[in-house]
Amino acid sequence: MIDFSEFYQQIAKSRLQHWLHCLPAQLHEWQKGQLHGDLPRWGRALRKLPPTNTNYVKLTDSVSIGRPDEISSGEQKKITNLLDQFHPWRKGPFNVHGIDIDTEWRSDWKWDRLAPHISPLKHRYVLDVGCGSGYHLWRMRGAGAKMAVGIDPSPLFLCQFEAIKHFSNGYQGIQLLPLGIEDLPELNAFDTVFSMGVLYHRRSPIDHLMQLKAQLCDGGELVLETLVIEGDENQVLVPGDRYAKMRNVWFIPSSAALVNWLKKCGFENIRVVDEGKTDLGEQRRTQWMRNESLADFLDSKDSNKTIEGYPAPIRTIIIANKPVDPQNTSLEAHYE
Ligand SMILES: Nc1ncnc2c1ncn2[C@@H]1O[C@H](C[S@+](CC[C@H]([NH3+])C(=O)[O-])CC(=O)[O-])[C@@H](O)[C@H]1O
Repeated sequence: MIDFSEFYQQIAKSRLQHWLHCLPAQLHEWQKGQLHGDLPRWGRALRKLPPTNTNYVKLTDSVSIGRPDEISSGEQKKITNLLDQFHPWRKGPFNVHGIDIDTEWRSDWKWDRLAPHISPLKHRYVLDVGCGSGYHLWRMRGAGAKMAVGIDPSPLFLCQFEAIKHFSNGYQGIQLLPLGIEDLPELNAFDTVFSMGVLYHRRSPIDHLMQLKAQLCDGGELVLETLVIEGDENQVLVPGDRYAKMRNVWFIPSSAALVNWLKKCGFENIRVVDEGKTDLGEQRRTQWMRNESLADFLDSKDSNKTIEGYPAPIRTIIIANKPVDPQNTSLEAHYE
C-alpha cells in the first residue's frame, strides 16, 4: 500500500544502514495489520492525487510545495477535495500549489520558538518522535538536515505526509514511518532527536526519555517539548480520567522536575529554553479541522483552567545532550 523501498535504498548508504535488519519486516507486518482499517480508503485517495510537476519546494519560512499557476482551477478543486479526505488535519500549515491547508495547530509557531536554541541542523541525521503529519520534518530538511526521519503510529498522519510528499517531485531525505518509539531498536545514530507533544502521552515517561537517549549518537542533542505545570522540582500532575478532554495524559511535571528526570536518565547540559501558555490562536478549529479544539477544552469562564479544573496547558522546551562515551569511536568514522 505504502512503498518504503526508496527510503530503504537511501538508508542503505547511510549510517542508519544497521536499521535494515528489522525495519522492512516490521513495516511489512504493520501494513498487513492495516488491511481492515481506514488505510485502504486513504490509500485509494492517495493514488487519485493527480501528478503535478514542480521544482518549487520552499521549506525555510513555511512548507510550500508547488506554485498555484502550475495547476488548473479544476485540478485545484480536485486536489482540495482529495486532501479533505484526510480530515482532520491537525499539524501544519501546508501550502500545496496555492491550496492553503490551514491546520488546527500553527506548528510553525512551535518551530519559531525552538529554532533559535537548537544546534544547527545542517548535515545532521534527525529523528522526530511522534511527528504527526510530518510538518516539522519538512522544516528540519529546510534547515539543512541531511535526513529527517519521523515516527508516528497513526496511519492517518502517514497518509497526510504521503499526500504532501506526492507533490514534492521525488524530494528525498525525508520519511515518516508508522512506528511508535517502543518499536525502535537502540539505533544510537541520530545527531538530534525531537520529542514534541509526546511525553505526557507516555505511561512511563522515564522509559520514554531512556528510549530517546538510545536513538542519539554520542554527544547528540535531545529537543524535548511537552506540557508542564508551574511549580518546583517536586511537583508533578497526574490528572484523573481526562486532561483538557484528552484521555491519554499521564504525567505533567514542572519544568524543574523534568530537568531532574533528564539528569537521572544521564543527560547533561540540560537547559529550559522556552516556557509559555498555549495561545488560543495556536490551536483552533479551522475548515481543515472541524472538530473541537482548545477553546472547547478550557473552562469557558476562566481560560487559565481546563474544563476539568486543571491548570490550562503550558508547554516547555528543554534541550539536553547525551554524554560522549570516550570508549566509543565515532559512527561518522564508519560510514561516509
Ligand atoms: N508510542 C508513540 N510513539 C511515537 N509517537 C506516538 C506514540 N503514541 C502517540 N504518538 C503520536 O504523538 C503525537 C502527539 S501530537 C504532537 C505532534 C508534533 N510532534 C507536534 O509537536 O506538533 C500531540 C498532541 O496532539 O497531543 C501524535 O501524532 C501521536 O500519534
